[in-house]
Amino acid sequence: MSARGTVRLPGSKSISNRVLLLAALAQGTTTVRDLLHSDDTERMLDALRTLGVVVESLGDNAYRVTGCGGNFPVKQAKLFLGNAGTAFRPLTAALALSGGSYELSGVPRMHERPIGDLVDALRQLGADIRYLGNEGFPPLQISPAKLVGDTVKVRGDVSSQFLTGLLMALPLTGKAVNIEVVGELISKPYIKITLAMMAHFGVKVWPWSIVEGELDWQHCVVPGVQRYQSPDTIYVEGDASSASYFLAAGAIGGGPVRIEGVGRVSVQGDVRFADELSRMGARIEKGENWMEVHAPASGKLKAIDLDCNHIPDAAMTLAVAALFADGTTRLSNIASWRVKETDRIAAMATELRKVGATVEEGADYIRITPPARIKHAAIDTYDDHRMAMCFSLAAFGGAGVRINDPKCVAKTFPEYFAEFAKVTQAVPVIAIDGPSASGKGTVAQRVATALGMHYLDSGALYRLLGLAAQKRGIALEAEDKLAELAGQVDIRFEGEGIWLDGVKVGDELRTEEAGAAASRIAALPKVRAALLDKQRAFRRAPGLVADGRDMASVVFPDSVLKIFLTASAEARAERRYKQLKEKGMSANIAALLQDIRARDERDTQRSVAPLQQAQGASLLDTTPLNIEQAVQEVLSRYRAVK
Ligand SMILES: O=C(O)C1=C[C@@H](OP(=O)(O)O)[C@@H](O)[C@H](O)C1
Ligand SMILES: C=C(OP(=O)(O)O)C(=O)O
Repeated sequence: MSARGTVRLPGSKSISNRVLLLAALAQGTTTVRDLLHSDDTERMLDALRTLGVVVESLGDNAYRVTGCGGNFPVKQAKLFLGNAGTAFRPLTAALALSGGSYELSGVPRMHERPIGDLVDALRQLGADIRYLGNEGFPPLQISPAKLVGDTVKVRGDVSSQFLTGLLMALPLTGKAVNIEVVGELISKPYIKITLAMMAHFGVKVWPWSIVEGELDWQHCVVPGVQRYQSPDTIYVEGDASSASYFLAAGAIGGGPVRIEGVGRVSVQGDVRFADELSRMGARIEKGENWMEVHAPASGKLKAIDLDCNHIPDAAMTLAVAALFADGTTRLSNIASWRVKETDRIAAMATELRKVGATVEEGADYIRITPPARIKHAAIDTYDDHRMAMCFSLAAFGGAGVRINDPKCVAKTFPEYFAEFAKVTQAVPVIAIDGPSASGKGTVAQRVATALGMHYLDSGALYRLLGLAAQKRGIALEAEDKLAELAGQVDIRFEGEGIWLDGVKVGDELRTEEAGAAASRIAALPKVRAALLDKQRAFRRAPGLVADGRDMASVVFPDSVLKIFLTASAEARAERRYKQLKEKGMSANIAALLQDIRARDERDTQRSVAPLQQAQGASLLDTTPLNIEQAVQEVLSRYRAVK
């Protein structure tokens, strides 16, 4: 599979839910444009409407929200907030300070996601919050309370959403409140999104909203005199976390892939994902509102060792991109993965192992060593949208991937798979079949070089298997054993070299003996079937030129160009004769011609995959052509179908 195309991103989840809540808390009417449509934003919209806030849809992802100036009209309600952290945490804080009685619940997993640090902070201000299930976790009962105090300590090392919730809600108290962050604050860029959105609605947090560059992240004050004011109209940026899947697709699948909706100028920390991907070798260009990615010039990503605390969501995409890297990738400082939609470190490790990776997991890190070849697997998604989106990338391995329960992407990106399908294409294959000594190997190799594509010499696979069988003492008629062997051997082509089970193979592959062994085992149906997957695994971006006998008919029936390359028996005998003479060997043209005719007869008459011009294949008779002319003819036929 390859990737190429343009994606218009849906709106940012983090910005959408913040803007909706701030617009509801503000004075005045706000028009929100490019809002994200997804489960998480639906939960926020439902909650606000239940609380009596007037929210009108204007069509085309635009909404008009009539603010209630911090005083929700409905004073008693039950709210179901699904698994939306960006709805649950900020609404808990806002409702705890708004003088009503509210019950907040979510899906079972939400009831396993911590909220104790936020509840502890709000209680310091006098908030009345009770746990309805387990201590420290939703569901919650919030009751009216008299607010006291002007200082709050909040832990910042489990989720930044507690601090975000607190910051957004504090202007409701009408008093200046000091915040002290306890423990190392994680996911800091999300606090920057919070500060930026609050500033749009007229509230500045001192000194964080004022100081440029690095902040201390330990103390701040939310001044008492400020009230949220509608900015009139606000535009939601495209989601930078959602962009990560497409950027990675371009980096793995060739590219160029362009994403529109977020770029160099963004409040979202996840735009940094693009920088980390370029450290892996991807070539990235950015504009104000777009990014475009190409695969590394070498075709392969580089492994990295990265502290991912600043990009907790997009880091999951790096974990799957690591399957395509040249070594072991380590992603660290990601303990928060364990308390999100699922235990993401455990889930990622389990599913990466299914596709063949070697994975080590620790309390707060994951180490991924890619397999030689990515295996087909059925991926479980644990009701985690990001697991589903990340693992779609495993399809670039060529063996296919099954994503169980793909609809879970609705949490933040309901149209994900449709968009993914639009920018991914099957890797083009040029199939060149033909009789022996027709020159198809040389032509195929040169066409591959001219187009920068990969090359598969399928005949070499049969010769290698024959060699492996002889080395292991397996008889050339033991069909079942040979088929089993075909599944086990590790065959690698790199440049001109060929490796069998990690050992470089030399001239022994080109001997008469290896040729004869290949021809015998190639007639066994189970062996041909067992080698199918191995041959198909060569189909990698940006394309493949494959030569053999059944490339167009059996192995790559969807090839974009199918050539049946042949020459008269006389011409082939003459070419072979010249070749042998050049090598200083003695040769007899009549005997060569007889050999070629006998081989043609055997090849066309055999019952399994007989040599014939496949349906849809075009004939290229090279009798009157030299190699260069034959290559040019294939290239011009390719240009015509491309
Ligand atoms: O504030 C936000 O919008 C978010 C903060 C992050 O959570 P943590 O702060 O829990 O890491 C992130 O993972 C989440 O998807 C969105
Ligand atoms: C952690 C995530 O979501 P939430 O906003 O529910 O925390 C996420 O989207 O990856």
